[in-house]
Amino acid sequence: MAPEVPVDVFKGTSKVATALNNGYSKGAFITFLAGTGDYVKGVVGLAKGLRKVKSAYPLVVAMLPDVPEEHREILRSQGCILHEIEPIYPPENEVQFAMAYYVINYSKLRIWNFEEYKKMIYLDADIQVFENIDHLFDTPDGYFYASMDCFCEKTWSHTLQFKVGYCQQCPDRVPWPVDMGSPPPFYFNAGMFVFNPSRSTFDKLLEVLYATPVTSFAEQDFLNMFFEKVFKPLPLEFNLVLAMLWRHPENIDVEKVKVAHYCAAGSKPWRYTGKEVNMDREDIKMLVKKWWDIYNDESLDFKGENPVSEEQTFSKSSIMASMPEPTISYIPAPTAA
Ligand SMILES: O=c1ccn([C@@H]2O[C@H](COP(=O)(O)OP(=O)(O)O[C@H]3O[C@H](CO)[C@H](O)[C@H](O)[C@H]3O)[C@@H](O)[C@H]2O)c(=O)[nH]1
Ligand SMILES: O[C@H]1[C@H](O)[C@@H](O)[C@H](O)[C@@H](O)[C@H]1O
Repeated sequence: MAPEVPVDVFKGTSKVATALNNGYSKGAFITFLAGTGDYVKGVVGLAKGLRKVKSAYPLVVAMLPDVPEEHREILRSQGCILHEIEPIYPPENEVQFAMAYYVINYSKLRIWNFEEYKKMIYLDADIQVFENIDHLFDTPDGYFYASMDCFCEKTWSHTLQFKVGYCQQCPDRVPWPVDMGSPPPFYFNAGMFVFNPSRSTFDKLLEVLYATPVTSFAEQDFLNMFFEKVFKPLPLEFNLVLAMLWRHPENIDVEKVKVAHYCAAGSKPWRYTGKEVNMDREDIKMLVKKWWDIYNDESLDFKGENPVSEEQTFSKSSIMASMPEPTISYIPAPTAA
């Protein structure tokens, strides 16, 4: 049984537009940026996409100290609110159990510190919005909202689901074997989620992180475990994991997609060549083109005053302070990603 979904808040327009006149204290979108590479393009695309759909909320960028000044300047000029955060690493003796280029994503946990916002919608930099989703700020507080993932791609080959051939997107196609007990809990993709920032939740996250074995999908696995009891699934159109298009086309209408997540190998629009497997599909080409149309649209450039820079570095929590400085550095995402 899927957790109960408050369906009404997933439709229609936002009731809170007026609340925005009070400033940004109620809510904000937030993304994460690390490194000197090309993910900054994703953030620019996202900022312009949010403007195109006339979102009333700002885009905050939680960025690591290694984001170069010229990239910060581009983001400021696109109206983003920049916050510098310190990286979070899993314990050093555990780090090898996560996929190398996902390790840096543990740093995302710092976004729970942004208590100046009552509610936030996290979006990966490789996400684009095609419709206004401001009404998600109206969802009841205290839950973790995200869309369910798919287990059919090779990236999941380490999981029991993949080995059995079971996917939560089509639980009847290959049922979960009776002799293996209950099917695994629902699993969301952590590229898009709605949450309430809270320092006490952040402290708990770190405490549990350091007592939990590290697994392949890094913070995504961890967040699934941590928020299992308060997870409410969002309809898939709020986070189209691209593999859904060829794995479960019956579950998705690409025309109705509000949020696309370019997470399949070879699908990042700013690296797209069309050569990787599944990348020459018409629906993928259409989605990549839509991203570029937004990115190249000068009318969507930020025209206002640069937002007051709110950059700050969060001080280490007591747990982090007790951790040795990691000797590892993170591995940037491969260019084929
Ligand atoms: O060099 C990098 C790598 C990553 N990122 C940021 O981290 C996000 C996640 O990285 P990818 O987009 O490369 O990864 P996927 O979409 O394949 O990742 C999925 O699995 C990850 C597991 O760690 C995370 O949960 C992520 O949110 C989820 O969408 C990026 O969008 C971007 O916001 C950077 O800024 N620079
Ligand atoms: O949750 C995962 C993750 O986002 C991967 O990076 C992506 O390639 C997979 O398709 C998805 O299921």
